[in-house]
Amino acid sequence: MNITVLGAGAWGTALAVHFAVHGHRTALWTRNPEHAAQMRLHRENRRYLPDVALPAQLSPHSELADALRGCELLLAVVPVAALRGCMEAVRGAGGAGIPVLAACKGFEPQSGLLPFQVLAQVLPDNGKTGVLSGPSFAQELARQLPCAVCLAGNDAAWIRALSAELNTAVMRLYANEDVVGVCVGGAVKNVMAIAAGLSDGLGLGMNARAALMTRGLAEMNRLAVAMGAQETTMMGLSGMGDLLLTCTGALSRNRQVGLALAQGQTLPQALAALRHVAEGVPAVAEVCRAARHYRIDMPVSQALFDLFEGRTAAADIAARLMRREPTGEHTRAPAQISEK
Ligand SMILES: NC(=O)c1ccc[n+]([C@@H]2O[C@H](COP(=O)([O-])OP(=O)(O)OC[C@H]3O[C@@H](n4cnc5c(N)ncnc54)[C@H](O)[C@@H]3O)[C@@H](O)[C@H]2O)c1
Ligand SMILES: O=P(O)(O)OC[C@H](O)CO
Repeated sequence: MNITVLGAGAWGTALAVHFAVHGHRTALWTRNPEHAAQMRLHRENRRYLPDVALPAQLSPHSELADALRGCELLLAVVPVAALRGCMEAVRGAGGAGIPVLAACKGFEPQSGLLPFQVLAQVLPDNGKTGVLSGPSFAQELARQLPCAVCLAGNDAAWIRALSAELNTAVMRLYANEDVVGVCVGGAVKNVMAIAAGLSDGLGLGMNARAALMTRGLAEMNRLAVAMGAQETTMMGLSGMGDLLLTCTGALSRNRQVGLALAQGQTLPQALAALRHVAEGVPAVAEVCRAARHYRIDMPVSQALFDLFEGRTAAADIAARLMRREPTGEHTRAPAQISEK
Protein backbone atom coordinates (compact mmCIF):
# COMPACT_ATOMS: atom_id res chain seq x y z
CA MET A 1 0.00 0.00 0.00
CA ASN A 2 1.18 3.59 -0.60
CA ILE A 3 1.03 5.38 2.75
CA THR A 4 1.61 9.07 3.41
CA VAL A 5 2.40 10.14 6.96
CA LEU A 6 1.71 13.82 7.73
CA GLY A 7 3.98 15.06 10.51
CA ALA A 8 7.61 14.01 10.93
CA GLY A 9 7.74 14.15 14.72
CA ALA A 10 8.63 11.14 16.85
CA TRP A 11 5.38 9.24 16.28
CA GLY A 12 4.93 10.06 12.59
CA THR A 13 8.51 8.98 11.91
CA ALA A 14 8.16 5.77 13.93
CA LEU A 15 4.97 4.82 12.07
CA ALA A 16 6.55 5.66 8.71
CA VAL A 17 9.64 3.59 9.54
CA HIS A 18 7.47 0.71 10.68
CA PHE A 19 5.29 0.61 7.57
CA ALA A 20 8.31 1.02 5.28
CA VAL A 21 10.13 -1.85 7.02
CA HIS A 22 7.03 -3.97 6.47
CA GLY A 23 6.93 -3.41 2.73
CA HIS A 24 4.68 -0.37 2.27
CA ARG A 25 5.86 2.52 0.11
CA THR A 26 5.87 5.35 2.60
CA ALA A 27 6.08 9.12 2.20
CA LEU A 28 6.88 11.17 5.32
CA TRP A 29 5.79 14.81 5.10
CA THR A 30 7.17 17.65 7.20
CA ARG A 31 6.14 21.29 6.83
CA ASN A 32 9.81 22.28 7.07
CA PRO A 33 11.89 21.96 3.82
CA GLU A 34 15.17 22.04 5.77
CA HIS A 35 13.95 19.17 7.96
CA ALA A 36 13.06 17.10 4.86
CA ALA A 37 16.47 17.86 3.33
CA GLN A 38 18.24 16.79 6.53
CA MET A 39 16.29 13.52 6.63
CA ARG A 40 17.13 12.83 2.98
CA LEU A 41 20.81 13.60 3.60
CA HIS A 42 21.33 11.65 6.82
CA ARG A 43 18.59 9.00 6.36
CA GLU A 44 17.68 9.79 9.96
CA ASN A 45 15.30 12.18 11.75
CA ARG A 46 17.90 13.66 14.08
CA ARG A 47 15.56 16.29 15.52
CA TYR A 48 12.66 14.05 16.58
CA LEU A 49 13.75 10.39 16.47
CA PRO A 50 17.56 10.12 16.52
CA ASP A 51 19.49 6.88 16.01
CA VAL A 52 16.79 5.24 13.91
CA ALA A 53 17.70 4.59 10.26
CA LEU A 54 15.09 5.59 7.66
CA PRO A 55 14.55 2.58 5.37
CA ALA A 56 14.94 2.93 1.58
CA GLN A 57 11.15 2.50 1.14
CA LEU A 58 10.60 5.78 3.07
CA SER A 59 10.83 9.10 1.24
CA PRO A 60 10.86 12.42 3.18
CA HIS A 61 8.97 15.35 1.58
CA SER A 62 8.08 18.94 2.36
CA GLU A 63 5.87 19.52 -0.71
CA LEU A 64 2.42 18.20 0.15
CA ALA A 65 1.54 17.49 -3.49
CA ASP A 66 4.62 15.28 -3.83
CA ALA A 67 3.86 13.46 -0.59
CA LEU A 68 0.26 12.79 -1.68
CA ARG A 69 1.10 11.43 -5.15
CA GLY A 70 -0.28 7.87 -5.44
CA CYS A 71 -1.33 7.91 -1.76
CA GLU A 72 -3.83 5.21 -0.76
CA LEU A 73 -3.88 5.88 3.00
CA LEU A 74 -3.12 9.05 4.93
CA LEU A 75 -1.88 8.94 8.51
CA ALA A 76 -2.27 12.32 10.21
CA VAL A 77 0.33 12.42 13.00
CA VAL A 78 0.67 16.10 13.88
CA PRO A 79 -0.35 17.44 17.32
CA VAL A 80 -4.13 17.58 17.56
CA ALA A 81 -4.01 21.40 17.52
CA ALA A 82 -2.50 21.22 14.02
CA LEU A 83 -4.82 18.51 12.65
CA ARG A 84 -7.43 20.86 11.18
CA GLY A 85 -4.87 23.01 9.35
CA CYS A 86 -3.11 19.94 7.95
CA MET A 87 -6.30 18.38 6.68
CA GLU A 88 -7.40 21.68 5.12
CA ALA A 89 -4.06 21.71 3.31
CA VAL A 90 -4.67 18.13 2.13
CA ARG A 91 -8.10 19.13 0.85
CA GLY A 92 -6.53 22.14 -0.91
CA ALA A 93 -3.98 19.83 -2.53
CA GLY A 94 -6.73 17.60 -3.97
CA GLY A 95 -6.41 14.83 -1.38
CA ALA A 96 -9.90 15.04 0.13
CA GLY A 97 -10.96 11.60 -1.12
CA ILE A 98 -8.06 9.66 0.38
CA PRO A 99 -8.92 7.43 3.39
CA VAL A 100 -7.38 8.94 6.52
CA LEU A 101 -6.47 7.78 10.01
CA ALA A 102 -5.55 10.33 12.68
CA ALA A 103 -2.93 9.05 15.14
CA CYS A 104 -2.90 12.12 17.38
CA LYS A 105 -4.34 12.07 20.91
CA GLY A 106 -6.24 14.90 22.52
CA PHE A 107 -9.04 17.42 22.15
CA GLU A 108 -8.74 20.24 19.65
CA PRO A 109 -8.06 23.35 21.77
CA GLN A 110 -11.05 25.73 22.02
CA SER A 111 -13.49 23.60 19.98
CA GLY A 112 -12.99 20.61 22.30
CA LEU A 113 -13.47 18.31 19.32
CA LEU A 114 -11.91 14.85 19.19
CA PRO A 115 -9.65 13.98 16.24
CA PHE A 116 -12.34 11.99 14.40
CA GLN A 117 -14.75 14.94 14.73
CA VAL A 118 -12.17 17.32 13.27
CA LEU A 119 -11.71 14.95 10.31
CA ALA A 120 -15.49 14.82 9.79
CA GLN A 121 -15.70 18.63 9.79
CA VAL A 122 -12.81 19.27 7.42
CA LEU A 123 -13.48 16.33 5.09
CA PRO A 124 -17.29 16.02 5.18
CA ASP A 125 -17.42 14.15 1.88
CA ASN A 126 -14.53 11.86 2.69
CA GLY A 127 -15.71 8.25 2.61
CA LYS A 128 -13.36 6.73 5.15
CA THR A 129 -11.95 8.35 8.27
CA GLY A 130 -10.71 6.87 11.52
CA VAL A 131 -8.16 6.89 14.31
CA LEU A 132 -5.23 4.78 15.48
CA SER A 133 -4.62 4.76 19.24
CA GLY A 134 -3.26 2.62 22.07
CA PRO A 135 -0.14 2.05 24.17
CA SER A 136 2.78 2.78 21.86
CA PHE A 137 5.99 4.71 22.45
CA ALA A 138 7.59 5.91 19.22
CA GLN A 139 11.11 4.88 20.25
CA GLU A 140 9.99 1.28 20.81
CA LEU A 141 7.95 0.90 17.62
CA ALA A 142 10.79 2.44 15.60
CA ARG A 143 13.04 -0.34 16.91
CA GLN A 144 10.43 -2.88 15.89
CA LEU A 145 9.58 -3.92 19.44
CA PRO A 146 6.09 -5.47 19.68
CA CYS A 147 2.99 -3.44 20.53
CA ALA A 148 -0.80 -3.65 20.16
CA VAL A 149 -3.03 -0.72 19.22
CA CYS A 150 -6.57 -0.27 17.93
CA LEU A 151 -8.24 1.28 14.93
CA ALA A 152 -11.74 2.79 14.96
CA GLY A 153 -13.61 4.84 12.39
CA ASN A 154 -16.75 5.70 10.50
CA ASP A 155 -16.87 2.49 8.45
CA ALA A 156 -16.59 -0.71 10.48
CA ALA A 157 -15.97 -2.95 7.45
CA TRP A 158 -13.13 -0.71 6.25
CA ILE A 159 -11.59 -0.61 9.75
CA ARG A 160 -11.70 -4.42 9.97
CA ALA A 161 -10.14 -4.81 6.52
CA LEU A 162 -7.48 -2.19 7.25
CA SER A 163 -6.60 -3.81 10.60
CA ALA A 164 -6.01 -7.10 8.79
CA GLU A 165 -4.05 -5.49 5.96
CA LEU A 166 -1.74 -3.42 8.17
CA ASN A 167 -1.28 -6.01 10.93
CA THR A 168 2.35 -7.10 11.37
CA ALA A 169 4.32 -9.27 13.79
CA VAL A 170 5.46 -6.01 15.42
CA MET A 171 2.25 -3.98 15.56
CA ARG A 172 -0.92 -5.96 16.20
CA LEU A 173 -4.02 -4.01 15.21
CA TYR A 174 -7.42 -4.55 16.82
CA ALA A 175 -10.56 -3.17 15.19
CA ASN A 176 -12.82 -1.28 17.60
CA GLU A 177 -16.30 0.06 16.78
CA ASP A 178 -16.29 2.74 19.48
CA VAL A 179 -14.46 5.69 17.95
CA VAL A 180 -15.59 8.08 20.72
CA GLY A 181 -14.23 5.80 23.46
CA VAL A 182 -10.95 5.22 21.64
CA CYS A 183 -10.40 8.98 21.25
CA VAL A 184 -11.44 9.92 24.80
CA GLY A 185 -9.15 7.25 26.29
CA GLY A 186 -6.19 8.50 24.26
CA ALA A 187 -6.84 12.11 25.27
CA VAL A 188 -7.52 11.74 28.99
CA LYS A 189 -4.75 9.22 29.77
CA ASN A 190 -2.25 12.00 28.97
CA VAL A 191 -3.76 14.15 31.73
CA MET A 192 -3.46 11.26 34.18
CA ALA A 193 0.18 10.68 33.14
CA ILE A 194 1.04 14.27 34.13
CA ALA A 195 -0.62 13.63 37.49
CA ALA A 196 1.28 10.33 37.91
CA GLY A 197 4.60 12.05 37.13
CA LEU A 198 3.76 14.73 39.65
CA SER A 199 2.89 12.15 42.30
CA ASP A 200 6.07 10.13 41.70
CA GLY A 201 8.21 13.27 41.54
CA LEU A 202 6.85 14.39 44.89
CA GLY A 203 7.74 10.98 46.32
CA LEU A 204 4.16 10.10 47.23
CA GLY A 205 4.81 6.39 46.70
CA MET A 206 3.54 3.44 44.71
CA ASN A 207 0.27 3.18 46.68
CA ALA A 208 -0.55 6.73 45.64
CA ARG A 209 0.27 6.04 42.01
CA ALA A 210 -1.97 2.96 41.94
CA ALA A 211 -4.78 4.96 43.51
CA LEU A 212 -4.29 7.79 41.06
CA MET A 213 -4.31 5.50 38.03
CA THR A 214 -7.41 3.64 39.20
CA ARG A 215 -9.35 6.78 40.03
CA GLY A 216 -8.00 8.32 36.82
CA LEU A 217 -9.52 5.42 34.93
CA ALA A 218 -12.82 6.14 36.70
CA GLU A 219 -12.62 9.76 35.47
CA MET A 220 -11.82 8.65 31.93
CA ASN A 221 -14.74 6.27 32.01
CA ARG A 222 -17.21 8.86 33.32
CA LEU A 223 -16.31 11.32 30.58
CA ALA A 224 -16.22 8.69 27.83
CA VAL A 225 -19.65 7.30 28.74
CA ALA A 226 -21.12 10.80 29.01
CA MET A 227 -19.84 11.48 25.49
CA GLY A 228 -21.47 8.32 24.16
CA ALA A 229 -18.70 5.71 24.49
CA GLN A 230 -19.03 2.13 25.72
CA GLU A 231 -17.59 1.31 29.18
CA THR A 232 -15.73 -1.71 27.79
CA THR A 233 -13.57 0.54 25.62
CA MET A 234 -11.92 2.07 28.71
CA MET A 235 -10.84 -1.43 29.75
CA GLY A 236 -9.05 -1.91 26.44
CA LEU A 237 -5.88 -0.79 24.69
CA SER A 238 -6.85 2.86 24.20
CA GLY A 239 -8.09 3.16 27.81
CA MET A 240 -6.45 1.16 30.57
CA GLY A 241 -3.66 -0.06 28.27
CA ASP A 242 -2.46 3.41 27.35
CA LEU A 243 -3.06 4.69 30.89
CA LEU A 244 -0.74 1.98 32.28
CA LEU A 245 1.98 2.72 29.75
CA THR A 246 1.91 6.49 29.99
CA CYS A 247 1.59 6.75 33.78
CA THR A 248 4.47 4.34 34.41
CA GLY A 249 6.75 4.47 31.34
CA ALA A 250 9.85 6.63 31.55
CA LEU A 251 9.54 7.48 27.83
CA SER A 252 6.25 9.33 28.35
CA ARG A 253 6.55 13.07 27.69
CA ASN A 254 3.40 13.75 29.72
CA ARG A 255 4.79 11.87 32.70
CA GLN A 256 8.04 13.83 32.28
CA VAL A 257 6.10 17.10 32.51
CA GLY A 258 4.64 15.97 35.84
CA LEU A 259 8.09 14.99 37.13
CA ALA A 260 9.49 18.40 36.11
CA LEU A 261 6.63 20.26 37.84
CA ALA A 262 7.35 18.27 41.00
CA GLN A 263 10.94 19.50 40.86
CA GLY A 264 9.68 23.07 40.93
CA GLN A 265 9.91 23.87 37.23
CA THR A 266 7.21 26.08 35.76
CA LEU A 267 5.03 24.67 32.99
CA PRO A 268 6.81 26.73 30.26
CA GLN A 269 10.19 25.53 31.58
CA ALA A 270 9.05 21.91 31.57
CA LEU A 271 7.69 22.17 28.01
CA ALA A 272 10.80 23.96 26.71
CA ALA A 273 13.05 21.19 28.07
CA LEU A 274 10.88 18.50 26.45
CA ARG A 275 11.26 19.66 22.81
CA HIS A 276 8.24 17.48 21.92
CA VAL A 277 4.52 17.97 22.30
CA ALA A 278 2.87 16.91 25.59
CA GLU A 279 -0.80 16.66 24.60
CA GLY A 280 -1.95 16.31 28.21
CA VAL A 281 -1.15 19.97 28.87
CA PRO A 282 -3.72 21.55 26.51
CA ALA A 283 -6.07 18.61 27.18
CA VAL A 284 -6.45 19.56 30.86
CA ALA A 285 -8.55 22.65 30.09
CA GLU A 286 -10.62 20.80 27.47
CA VAL A 287 -11.28 17.86 29.81
CA CYS A 288 -12.47 20.23 32.54
CA ARG A 289 -14.63 22.14 30.07
CA ALA A 290 -16.21 18.84 28.96
CA ALA A 291 -16.68 17.77 32.60
CA ARG A 292 -18.60 20.99 33.29
CA HIS A 293 -20.65 20.52 30.16
CA TYR A 294 -21.61 16.94 31.03
CA ARG A 295 -21.84 17.73 34.76
CA ILE A 296 -19.49 14.99 35.87
CA ASP A 297 -16.87 14.95 38.60
CA MET A 298 -13.23 14.81 37.44
CA PRO A 299 -11.23 15.80 40.54
CA VAL A 300 -7.76 14.80 39.31
CA SER A 301 -8.17 16.73 36.07
CA GLN A 302 -9.61 19.70 37.95
CA ALA A 303 -6.68 19.73 40.40
CA LEU A 304 -4.21 19.84 37.49
CA PHE A 305 -6.22 22.62 35.85
CA ASP A 306 -6.06 24.66 39.05
CA LEU A 307 -2.31 24.01 39.26
CA PHE A 308 -1.81 25.25 35.69
CA GLU A 309 -3.95 28.30 36.45
CA GLY A 310 -1.86 29.10 39.54
CA ARG A 311 -4.78 28.49 41.91
CA THR A 312 -3.12 25.65 43.80
CA ALA A 313 0.43 24.48 44.54
CA ALA A 314 1.84 21.11 43.43
CA ALA A 315 2.59 20.17 47.04
CA ASP A 316 -1.07 20.76 48.05
CA ILE A 317 -2.74 18.61 45.40
CA ALA A 318 -2.53 15.26 47.21
CA ALA A 319 -4.08 16.65 50.42
CA ARG A 320 -6.78 18.35 48.40
CA LEU A 321 -7.72 15.09 46.66
CA MET A 322 -7.51 13.00 49.82
CA ARG A 323 -9.66 15.30 51.96
CA ARG A 324 -12.66 15.31 49.64
CA GLU A 325 -15.95 14.06 51.05
CA PRO A 326 -15.80 10.22 51.32
CA THR A 327 -17.92 8.49 48.68
CA GLY A 328 -18.74 5.04 47.33
CA GLU A 329 -16.21 3.59 44.90
CA HIS A 330 -18.73 3.39 42.09
CA THR A 331 -21.00 6.25 43.17
CA ARG A 332 -21.72 8.79 40.46
CA ALA A 333 -20.77 11.83 42.54
CA PRO A 334 -22.33 15.15 41.55
CA ALA A 335 -20.00 17.46 39.67
CA GLN A 336 -17.57 19.44 41.81
CA ILE A 337 -16.06 21.20 38.86
CA SER A 338 -15.37 24.89 39.38
CA GLU A 339 -16.95 27.33 36.96
CA LYS A 340 -13.66 28.88 35.79
N1 LIG B 1 5.57 10.04 20.52
C1 LIG B 1 4.83 8.99 20.78
O1 LIG B 1 5.33 7.99 21.32
C2 LIG B 1 3.36 8.99 20.42
C3 LIG B 1 2.69 7.78 20.43
C4 LIG B 1 1.33 7.75 20.11
C5 LIG B 1 0.68 8.93 19.78
N2 LIG B 1 1.36 10.09 19.78
C6 LIG B 1 0.62 11.30 19.38
O2 LIG B 1 1.03 11.69 18.08
C7 LIG B 1 0.91 13.11 17.95
C8 LIG B 1 2.26 13.66 17.48
O3 LIG B 1 3.19 13.37 18.49
P1 LIG B 1 4.76 13.30 18.23
O4 LIG B 1 5.33 12.46 19.29
O5 LIG B 1 5.05 12.92 16.83
O6 LIG B 1 5.13 14.84 18.50
P2 LIG B 1 6.54 15.56 18.30
O7 LIG B 1 6.56 16.71 19.22
O8 LIG B 1 7.65 14.59 18.33
O9 LIG B 1 6.45 16.12 16.79
C9 LIG B 1 5.40 16.94 16.37
C10 LIG B 1 5.53 17.11 14.86
O10 LIG B 1 4.40 17.83 14.38
C11 LIG B 1 4.87 18.89 13.58
N3 LIG B 1 3.92 20.00 13.62
C12 LIG B 1 3.58 20.75 14.69
N4 LIG B 1 2.69 21.69 14.32
C13 LIG B 1 2.47 21.50 12.99
C14 LIG B 1 1.66 22.16 12.03
N5 LIG B 1 0.89 23.21 12.36
N6 LIG B 1 1.68 21.71 10.75
C15 LIG B 1 2.44 20.66 10.42
N7 LIG B 1 3.25 20.01 11.27
C16 LIG B 1 3.24 20.42 12.55
C17 LIG B 1 6.22 19.27 14.17
O11 LIG B 1 6.99 19.99 13.23
C18 LIG B 1 6.78 17.89 14.48
O12 LIG B 1 7.34 17.33 13.32
C19 LIG B 1 0.48 13.63 19.32
O13 LIG B 1 -0.92 13.82 19.32
C20 LIG B 1 0.85 12.50 20.27
O14 LIG B 1 0.01 12.46 21.42
C21 LIG B 1 2.68 10.16 20.08
O1 LIG C 1 4.99 10.37 25.43
P1 LIG C 1 3.51 10.63 25.64
O2 LIG C 1 3.21 10.90 27.07
O3 LIG C 1 2.99 11.65 24.68
O4 LIG C 1 2.77 9.25 25.28
C1 LIG C 1 3.04 8.65 24.06
C2 LIG C 1 1.95 7.68 23.66
O5 LIG C 1 0.71 8.33 23.62
C3 LIG C 1 1.89 6.46 24.54
O6 LIG C 1 0.92 5.56 24.06
